[in-house]
Amino acid sequence: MTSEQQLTAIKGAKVLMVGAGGIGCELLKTLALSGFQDIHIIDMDTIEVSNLNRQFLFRKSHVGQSKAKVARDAVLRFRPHISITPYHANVKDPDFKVDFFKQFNVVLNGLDNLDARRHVNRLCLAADVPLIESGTTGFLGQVTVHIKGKTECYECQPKPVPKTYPVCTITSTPSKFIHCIVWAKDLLFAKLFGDKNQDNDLNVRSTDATSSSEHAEDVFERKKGEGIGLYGRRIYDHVFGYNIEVALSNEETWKNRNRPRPIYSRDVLPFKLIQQNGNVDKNLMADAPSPVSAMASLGLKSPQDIWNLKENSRIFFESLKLFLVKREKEIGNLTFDKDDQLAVEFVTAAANVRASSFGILLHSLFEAKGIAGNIVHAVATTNAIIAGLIVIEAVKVLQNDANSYRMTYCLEHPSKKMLLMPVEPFEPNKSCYVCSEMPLLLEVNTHHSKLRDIVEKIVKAKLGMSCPLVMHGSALLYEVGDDLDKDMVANYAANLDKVLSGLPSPVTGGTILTVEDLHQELSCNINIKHREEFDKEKEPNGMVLSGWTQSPAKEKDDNASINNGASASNASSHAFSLEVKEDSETAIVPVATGSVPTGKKRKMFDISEDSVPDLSSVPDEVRSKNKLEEIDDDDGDDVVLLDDGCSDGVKKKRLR
Ligand SMILES: Nc1ncnc2c1ncn2[C@@H]1O[C@H](COP(=O)(O)OP(=O)(O)OP(=O)(O)O)[C@@H](O)[C@H]1O
Ligand SMILES: [Zn+2]
Repeated sequence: MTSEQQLTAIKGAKVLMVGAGGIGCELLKTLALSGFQDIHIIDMDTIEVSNLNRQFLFRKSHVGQSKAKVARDAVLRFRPHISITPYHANVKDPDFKVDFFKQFNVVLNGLDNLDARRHVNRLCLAADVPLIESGTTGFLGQVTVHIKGKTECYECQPKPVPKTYPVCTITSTPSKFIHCIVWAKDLLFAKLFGDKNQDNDLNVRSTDATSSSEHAEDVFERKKGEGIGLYGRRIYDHVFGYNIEVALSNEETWKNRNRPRPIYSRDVLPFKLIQQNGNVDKNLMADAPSPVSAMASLGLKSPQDIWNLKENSRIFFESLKLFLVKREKEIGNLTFDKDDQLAVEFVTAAANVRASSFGILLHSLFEAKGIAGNIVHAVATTNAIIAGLIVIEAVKVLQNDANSYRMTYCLEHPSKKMLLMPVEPFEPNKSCYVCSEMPLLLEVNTHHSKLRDIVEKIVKAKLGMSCPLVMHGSALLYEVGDDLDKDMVANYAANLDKVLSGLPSPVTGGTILTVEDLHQELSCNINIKHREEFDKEKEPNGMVLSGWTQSPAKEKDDNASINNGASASNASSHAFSLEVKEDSETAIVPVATGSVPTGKKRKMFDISEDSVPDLSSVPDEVRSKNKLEEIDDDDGDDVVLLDDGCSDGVKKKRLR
């Protein structure tokens, strides 16, 4: 029941919702039904068919229209007298400056990506407006409250980085289906259909001393006049047969592993069958409607079926043929896309043939697509629960009821019949470069690295600044903006290509650089430390950024590389990463308030008796006792091992 006071606070409030997707639709409905009367919504997207199963304010007839506008219209139908202002725009647009944010009493995020979340966090800090942040991944979800100077900001805790795999696991010693998917998607698909000039480790194997990369490169080129059937067979025999034989020749590798089995096309499909495979005809196909599908062509209907080796091989040849015949023009420019049916068919088949060779369980196209596309299916109920919790926290914030603020986590497995875990918010992290102005430390070889490296790899990629300005003392080294004159633009462009020590105002060990983003009203200092040598494998950028990410527990923590934002840069170029899915509502781990890559399964355990039912009374214990365990299952799902990251040794003060 809403009290009189609460109703007054609700009625007088002006709120901004960012995101009108899965969480956003639920949130707008709940806000309207709770009595909110002045709601602004920003969403940059238009409605897609795939949104309709859970974004219930939208209908099929709305496909292609602005989410923000359609959501407004849908809610006005049952709450005609309230004011809803939609903006079909990117929240990062310069229109939404600090002054825009200042007009709101509270900002409510229903976003699906780190970049936008960080941007809103910074603007809320600059405008001193409370932010309620949220996320869901399948059955998991969380709502967190961020009040400037009182609680942690969204960026006080570093976010986990995507899981990466060593290159040799992918190229030589896969042991899980996910390894085969990464191989098929990032190596084979990229090699055959992607940019030919891109680095590709397909033939780089620690075990492979015998075949030169030139030899291997030639294999992927289609020879003049070579028939598609022959070409397909050559590729198949090379990657599933010859390459495996070469790998097998290194006995050391297989001492403690199961030896893979080379697979040659002749043993699976007679050449005649390869040539007759499918009903595709070059002339017919040229007029056929898109999208083309190898499954359709071969009469395989169910994406849930697990194909055998022969069926996978047929799909392999058929999808390769369809790419060459039907989508010839795209070859050289393709990157894997989970919504590209033919690409998914090719990757599923190639991954399954490889899995078969390595004795790994085969998977259906449906499962393979989920793994390759990093898909965790959204659960509408989770979004509804999270939206309800956002409104509960918003009402507390509007009443300034700081003692009652809770960060609430929606768990997958109830513990003691509890599905929701409330935790008191924490004080701001004193070493957070975003809200506590703590300087960062950058180790870099100032004679080798260029200003461009710092701008692109550190300021933009790591610090999330999109309109950066770099200063050394009062000397401006770089800035962007529409109002710059030609000379300045040329000057800054020239600076980008200079090594740090060769800049007009030389940057050397001991220099303090100031970097700013005027749109985000964020400024921070970076202490430069000159370092001669970097580990090419572990520090491929030739730079190491540290500062706010470091805490004693995290250094001890085996999983620091996952929780530690700084080490994201260290994700070696010689490792494959399963990208964080940025298009889900992304849940955050209860304990570290870091967004977790979707496609991850997490399991709660060891919630102690004294932490239930009132978990909020013992947040430190909760943080240390509730661990997220890696489930190293064989169904190919990628999993993150996440510990609390702030257990022993890290003192975090509860908000009082
Ligand atoms: N920078 C941004 N500015 C404005 N809106 C954004 C921005 N980034 C993301 N959004 C919006 O946040 C919403 C997130 O919703 P949701 O997670 O349900 O994603 P979706 O794109 O609707 O669904 P799916 O990814 O599953 O297809 C989307 O509607 C998206 O347009
Ligand atoms: Zn912070």
